[in-house]
Amino acid sequence: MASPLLRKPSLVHEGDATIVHQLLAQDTGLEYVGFKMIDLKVKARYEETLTDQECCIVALTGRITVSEGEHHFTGIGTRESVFEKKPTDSVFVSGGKQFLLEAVTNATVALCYAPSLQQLPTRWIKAGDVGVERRGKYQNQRMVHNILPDSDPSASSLLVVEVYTEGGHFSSYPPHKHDQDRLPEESFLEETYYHEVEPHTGFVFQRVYTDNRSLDETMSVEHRDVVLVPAGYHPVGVPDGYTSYYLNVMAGPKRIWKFHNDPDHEWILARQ
Ligand SMILES: O=C[C@H](O)[C@@H](O)[C@H](O)CC(=O)O
Repeated sequence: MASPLLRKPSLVHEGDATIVHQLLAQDTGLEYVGFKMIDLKVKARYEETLTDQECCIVALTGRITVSEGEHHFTGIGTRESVFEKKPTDSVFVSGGKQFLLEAVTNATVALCYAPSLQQLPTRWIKAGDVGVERRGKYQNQRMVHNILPDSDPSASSLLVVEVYTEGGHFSSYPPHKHDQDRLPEESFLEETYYHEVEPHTGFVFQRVYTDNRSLDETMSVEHRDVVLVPAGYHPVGVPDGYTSYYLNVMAGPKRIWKFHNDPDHEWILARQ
């Protein structure tokens, strides 16, 4: 039986838009994080009115125009595939606002949601401003694009990051968790992983588990799957020959990313 944390694409056609994933509170049981993945054919339009959620609109592939109020961000997006491994453009929109997406080319758009705790300006997060970070060593090397990190005050609760992991490597590793609201040691952030694999026939392994193993799910994750991380450690392993991409959405009671490493595996970090 498939894990309840693993969500396969479920296509719903809404006009010229195809909703690949709609994972909101009623779909997931998560309290803070929401996620949608939308495929748009060229010239397709998609409109949404936010209520109490803020949203980071990520131009995952292709080019889109994002309009909100007097803002028109025309033809944003930098890549035809996430595996071009270059940062892309995003737009942050606070709760209570309406936005319109128009596809300039065929496009895939991620809508990343979290509670809107205060009204903040609509902002184009330009690809050139996205921080690129290389993490890890030995077989846990990965590249991180910090789209909306906790150091960026543009959002009130939302955190968004994308991660690339080559074959034979692990990421989100050594295993860490952020499921306790006990700063300064640890923050509580729910998380979603939207995965892509190249070649698309590939799969990666992800385990989500807690210290007491009350939650312990190990999944084979395929291209365009989503994994929900309500709690627990959540490492990802990538088989030889394949490249992993995932987009993370995180949110919780405080917009701080402070994780706690699994003490059984923290020795990994001490290697010279
Ligand atoms: O907690 C954040 C997520 O688990 C990933 O973004 C992870 O940090 C990526 C990584 O460090 O490999």
